[in-house]
Amino acid sequence: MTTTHFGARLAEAMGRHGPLCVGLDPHPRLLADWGLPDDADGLRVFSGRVLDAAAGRCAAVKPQSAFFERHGAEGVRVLEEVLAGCRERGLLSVLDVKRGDIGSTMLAYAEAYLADGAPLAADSVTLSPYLGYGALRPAVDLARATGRGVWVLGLTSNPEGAQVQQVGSPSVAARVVDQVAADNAGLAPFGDVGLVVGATLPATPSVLGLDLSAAGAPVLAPGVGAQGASGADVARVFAGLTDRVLVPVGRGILAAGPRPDDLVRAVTTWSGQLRRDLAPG
Ligand SMILES: O=C(O)c1cc(=O)[nH]c(=O)n1[C@@H]1O[C@H](COP(=O)(O)O)[C@@H](O)[C@H]1O
Repeated sequence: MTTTHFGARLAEAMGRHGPLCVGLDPHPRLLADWGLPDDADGLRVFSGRVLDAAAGRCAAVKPQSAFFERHGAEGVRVLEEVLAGCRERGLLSVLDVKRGDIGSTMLAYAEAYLADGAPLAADSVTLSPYLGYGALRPAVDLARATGRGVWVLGLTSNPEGAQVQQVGSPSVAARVVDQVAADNAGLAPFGDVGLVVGATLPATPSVLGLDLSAAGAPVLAPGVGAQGASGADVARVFAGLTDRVLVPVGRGILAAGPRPDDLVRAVTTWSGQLRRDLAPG
């Protein structure tokens, strides 16, 4: 068990390394571009190079579970190695699995990703609240008990998200944000329950009815790079909150491979750019 809560560990890592989180999404197309086979061995080489380029140069790495699961047990074994590799390199892990289920099943998911000693234990995990935020309780509680964190989907970066998330007044997403705020109360500089809010939003979260400033939550802001958003968009969408925004960049960095030097350059360039774009004032 870690004694320091996740929000504090994240704030420390972002203070040291800036807002970049490298997205580890081994798309089959990228494996081919890197001259690697679309199998577990290819995943292993790809992931090792990405972790080596990220180590010491960014706060966190976000492995996307789907690209490992598509290779079955051998792919999941590589994902376990990736999570161990993050720990060895001092990188915080954001395991992107977007889980969300009825409470009793949610406990099993929580134990899979957030329990000490679990083969797939990560520092944090993405969750979907769209079976009801309360159903996530076992994961929120276990994360807190073990010094880990969760990232709850608020407004996602895909255009279809609004069909569910922005319905009602207050919207479904605004209600999720209010419940996240209650769970983060009293934790500084921010809590263990983060929010996922896309950098591709057409307007600021407050214009869309979300009070992020009161949520006490770190924000994961996907959509930068391949999905079209820039660091300047992150600064515009999250004006006044940029101190708590973690920015995942996947294909925007991974396309620079396969040469290690080129990957390091892409990580360094994105890191510097995001630091400048998100600097206060
Ligand atoms: O939870 C996420 O990470 C996520 C939420 C969201 O709203 N949009 C989104 O793109 N993502 C994930 O972020 C990553 C984006 O990858 P790139 O577009 O290559 O940077 C993918 O792994 C997506 O599954």
